[in-house]
Amino acid sequence: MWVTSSTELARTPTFVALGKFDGVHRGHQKVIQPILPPLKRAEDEGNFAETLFASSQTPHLYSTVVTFNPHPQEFFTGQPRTWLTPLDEKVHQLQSLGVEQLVLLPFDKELSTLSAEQFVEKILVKQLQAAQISVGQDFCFGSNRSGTALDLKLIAAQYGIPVSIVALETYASHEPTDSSDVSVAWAEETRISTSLIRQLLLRGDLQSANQLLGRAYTLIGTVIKGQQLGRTIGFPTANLQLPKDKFLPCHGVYAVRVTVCDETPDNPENIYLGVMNIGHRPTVNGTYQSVEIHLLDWSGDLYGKKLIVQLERFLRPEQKFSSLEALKTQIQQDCNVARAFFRAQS
Ligand SMILES: Cc1cc2nc3c(=O)[nH]c(=O)nc-3n(C[C@H](O)[C@H](O)[C@H](O)COP(=O)(O)O)c2cc1C
Ligand SMILES: Nc1ncnc2c1ncn2[C@@H]1O[C@H](COP(=O)(O)OP(=O)(O)O)[C@@H](O)[C@H]1O
Repeated sequence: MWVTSSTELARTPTFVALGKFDGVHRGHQKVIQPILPPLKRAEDEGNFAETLFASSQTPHLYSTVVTFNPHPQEFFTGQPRTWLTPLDEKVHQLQSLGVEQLVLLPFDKELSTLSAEQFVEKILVKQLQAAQISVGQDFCFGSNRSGTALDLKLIAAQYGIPVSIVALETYASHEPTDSSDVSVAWAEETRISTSLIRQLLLRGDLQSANQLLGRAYTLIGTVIKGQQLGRTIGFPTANLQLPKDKFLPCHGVYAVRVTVCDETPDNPENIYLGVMNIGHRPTVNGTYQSVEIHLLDWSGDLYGKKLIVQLERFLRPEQKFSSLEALKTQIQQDCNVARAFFRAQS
């Protein structure tokens, strides 16, 4: 996928999906779907005749996600914050959907003061040569967020550009289980949103969060050295360094699926099952938060490797054990529970 912060370097003409897309959740995927290359859509739908037609399409229209960097909220508050999908991961998720290009509009004073009309004319028409645009129903743009999705449709129509306004994706939830704030927001038909997914991840409801995402919540990081204690208790753990702006779910133990990205050309990547702990490791008086993964039935060297970790099941909260022996017994138990979970899935 081609990623650029300069509209001058963008490949044109384009099919554009506009938005912030933090999480690239099911609602975002629905907005992105109409701009995917016709070839990709025809293949997904198994339409052979359409596939042949699409592959002969000229000129090529680049399926392009246009978003803002920094996030407008960060620009206005000056406060850095965490994201479900920091930039590298957003690139990874968009690429796996089949998006060909990501344009990161530098959100600065100049961009923030463009009117809705100026934004369409300058960015979408002149620079990106948009032939079609897709946005969610709640999309706002232009200075003071004054332009709505309908305004975009009316302005773009003056240039002959069709705009798809995609209805907000909802999720039919299970019954509330308690009276916490989240359950109150958790009505029968809930709008899928980044903030709801964050709340679910914080309370350990990974199952619901994953349903809203349309895939498993993912961490992408590099393996660094820890205290080298894991190997002494029989459970070596790969300590993951994550982007500083990555949103972390609640502390505790998870069953995970891990892709080890390997530079060796004949062994591009391998997928393993594992258990992961996020927390301060109170049993060994840990002083900082760590994210560490033990791969089941595996041994080898992971230092320096990039791991893509998919969180499949929340197993239990982190605890302080009275001895390393008690912790070891519990980790063995966690491995058994994770194995049973993955067996039941296959
Ligand atoms: C599946 C799993 C569960 C864990 N659960 C806990 C826990 O409940 N409490 C805790 O203090 N540490 C827990 N840990 C972290 C261990 O304390 C840690 O792996 C050990 O101290 C080794 O750390 P090192 O990789 O820095 O050498 C867990 C680790 C794993 C892999
Ligand atoms: N099954 C496994 N799961 C995770 N890491 C493993 C495994 N087997 C070997 N390793 C290696 O051991 C390292 C972890 O050992 P550990 O003693 O916990 O040291 P550290 O504290 O540096 O993480 C990993 O980074 C990896 O290179």
